[in-house]
Amino acid sequence: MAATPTPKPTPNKRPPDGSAAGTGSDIPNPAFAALEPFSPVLPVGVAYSGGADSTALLHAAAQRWPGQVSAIHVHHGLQAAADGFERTCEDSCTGLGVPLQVVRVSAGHAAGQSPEDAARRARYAALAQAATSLGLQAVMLGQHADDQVETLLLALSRGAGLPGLSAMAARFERGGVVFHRPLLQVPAADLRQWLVKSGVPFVDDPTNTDERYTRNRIRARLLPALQDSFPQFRETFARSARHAAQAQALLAELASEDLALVGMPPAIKVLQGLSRARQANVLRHWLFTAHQAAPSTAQLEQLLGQIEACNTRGHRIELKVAAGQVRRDGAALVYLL
Ligand SMILES: Nc1ncnc2c1ncn2[C@@H]1O[C@H](COP(=O)(O)OP(=O)(O)OP(=O)(O)O)[C@@H](O)[C@H]1O
Repeated sequence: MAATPTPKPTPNKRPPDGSAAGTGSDIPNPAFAALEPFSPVLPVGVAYSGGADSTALLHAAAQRWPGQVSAIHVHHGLQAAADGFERTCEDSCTGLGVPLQVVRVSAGHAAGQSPEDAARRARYAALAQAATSLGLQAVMLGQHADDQVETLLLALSRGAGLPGLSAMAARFERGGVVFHRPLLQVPAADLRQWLVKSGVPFVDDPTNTDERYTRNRIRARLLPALQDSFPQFRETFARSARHAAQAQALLAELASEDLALVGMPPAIKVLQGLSRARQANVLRHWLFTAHQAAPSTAQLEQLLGQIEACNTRGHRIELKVAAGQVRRDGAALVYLL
């Protein structure tokens, strides 16, 4: 990964209400209103793809905190269009008087991992690294209310549990950097309408309309149908996601307490004293925190069955979970790769 800093232009004078400077437009930028109650550690970074949402976010941030915002663009090299994205980012940043850091990554994907997932992971790692090298403690991302609904529907389509149904967090930490998603309550159409009416340029990623991707099918087909039947779906779905996140936080607390009780590695006799639901919760927590292993629903069910049946000294437990195996070792369970 190599960082290519562009020259630092001087900040522009900008109107106070979120409208776009120099465009003759007086429409307020909805991203600016979303930033009003928000106070990240300054100076702050904006993860800037050149797409509609992060463009609206960058304009709003540059106006809200003049001279205190840096843009970071990750050049993926995944698409032929990547050079074009970079050029658009450079032009916009020069116009806005915002320094731009371009980071190049080439994300290969491991067997069983989707290229999009590999690219996303590489992107967050690159953003965190670039932010640290720029002395930024916080970076803002442009995901909006429609992205949140899509994420929730994707999770439902996979049969996800509470962590998936929690959808995207408004704040999380990675690589020592705090990431914020201040636009999670702003509808996509409001951002796009402001950009178009204000004549602010942005890049339309051609892969965003490719309906071979589930997310794009959700966007193109399900969201319009939801809009027809449940016009409040953005708010109500987001509320459900927040309920799920809250419930998940409680389960995580309970899992930590139960893990302290059953011990590491978990003692089978103590596990058997817990309800089946608590066993499942603490085992998932143990496997993930200690071994980064996520059991499938079927694997966990089998493991619970074997624990229940483990009543004699010679009873064996041996079950494949993720890339390794859960086994009985005397009075406890162990995970072996
Ligand atoms: N190449 C990139 N460089 C920097 N940040 C990025 C990049 N791609 C995505 N991001 C950040 O992650 C957020 C979500 O990514 P996503 O892929 O949904 O957006 P996008 O459609 O590429 O761009 P946008 O959200 O700006 O329209 C973006 O809003 C942006 O903040």
